[in-house]
Amino acid sequence: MVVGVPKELKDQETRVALTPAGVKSLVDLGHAVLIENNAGALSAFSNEEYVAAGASIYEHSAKLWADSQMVLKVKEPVEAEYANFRPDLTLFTYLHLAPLPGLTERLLRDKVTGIAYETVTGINKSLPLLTPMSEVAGRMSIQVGASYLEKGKGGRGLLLGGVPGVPPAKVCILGGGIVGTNAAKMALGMGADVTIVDLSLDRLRDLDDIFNGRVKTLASSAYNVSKAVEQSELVIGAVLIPGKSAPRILTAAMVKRMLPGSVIVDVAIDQGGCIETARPTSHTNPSYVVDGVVHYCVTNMPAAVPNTSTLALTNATFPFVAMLANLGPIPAIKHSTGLAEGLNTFQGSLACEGVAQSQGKEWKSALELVA
Ligand SMILES: NC(=O)C1=CN([C@@H]2O[C@H](COP(=O)(O)OP(=O)(O)OC[C@H]3O[C@@H](n4cnc5c(N)ncnc54)[C@H](O)[C@@H]3O)[C@@H](O)[C@H]2O)C=CC1
Ligand SMILES: CC(=O)C(=O)O
Repeated sequence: MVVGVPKELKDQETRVALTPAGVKSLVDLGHAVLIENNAGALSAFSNEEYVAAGASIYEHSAKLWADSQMVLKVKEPVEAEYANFRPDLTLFTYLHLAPLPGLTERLLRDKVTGIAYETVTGINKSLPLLTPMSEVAGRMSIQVGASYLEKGKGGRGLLLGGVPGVPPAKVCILGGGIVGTNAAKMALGMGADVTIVDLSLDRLRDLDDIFNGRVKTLASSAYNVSKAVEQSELVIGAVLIPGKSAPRILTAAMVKRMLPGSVIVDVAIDQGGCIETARPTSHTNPSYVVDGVVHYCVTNMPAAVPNTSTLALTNATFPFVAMLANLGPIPAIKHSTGLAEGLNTFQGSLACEGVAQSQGKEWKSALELVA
């Protein structure tokens, strides 16, 4: 198969979908790999390393897309990339279609086989291609939040861990999955007072065990969320219902009652955000203020640390890339239930229930579509 890797176009998206190590493995398996000029440069991978691993460097993005049977990306295509869509193209990347009806329509219209990293499943319904970036973003959310709590960044002027004689800041984490757990680790490490809110009591039990009682756990309800965030200086949004737009469990009225200068980091913004006042921001303009509360809602947080993030992401994606290249997309989807869950669009039909429900559209299961 011919596999192409364009340079990312999203604002300050510095990651790349394949490393030189991945190129070498694909070439050893008999595939051809096309890399756009400097696609890996911001992740510290040079053209020379890709060429040494067996890739061909392409100067022009449009030609790379046209010559590739499967395109690997990191983030959802931006409008400038839509012209490259065509029916015999397989696109393997984060898609986040639930809050993006325009992109969904275009993938359906152009009959692209769109496989989304974020809905590929593993054992026990885990999300193996979302997990590494959730680990990065969860850890980052606390360092970002701590920085925005500083006075010079518009925050309340708090040190997360406090000092002897002055209490630490209160951190409330909405959603105790991968982002939430990693945020809690960092926040506890910095000495903060941490509360985690989740709908799943089993998850809260696990968190109580993992952190040995050092975090407070709270069952998710409008009442509990409202109470917890009113008393917190830093709120992390980390709620997910796979494939769907995130439920907005923190309302605008609740944000109004938060302390002036407190900070919200809505990591779930890539799925539309779990906080009513959140709107997508970029690394160029990451924050804004609503009712005195600083909001940071960057949709591609791991792009701030591209060397770590590219390695972590491609460690997880590569086995699926190899399966798609070796078997071809339809046999690979039939072979792997987890990959089948990743199929979002196929020959003009929607294949992801969560996206369909969020957009009020019809859908069919992947196995029905590829039968
Ligand atoms: N902005 C960015 O750059 C990045 C964003 N993300 C996003 O972060 C979000 C969270 O991802 P993960 O932690 O991996 O998901 P996860 O599935 O591991 O955790 C989500 C948690 O939300 C909980 N939940 C669901 N409904 C809830 C409700 N009503 N109230 C409270 N909790 C509820 C679930 O029980 C689960 O524990 C996703 O939208 C993901 O795409 C991930 C990485 C980077
Ligand atoms: C998961 C996601 O949104 C990201 O890594 O950018």
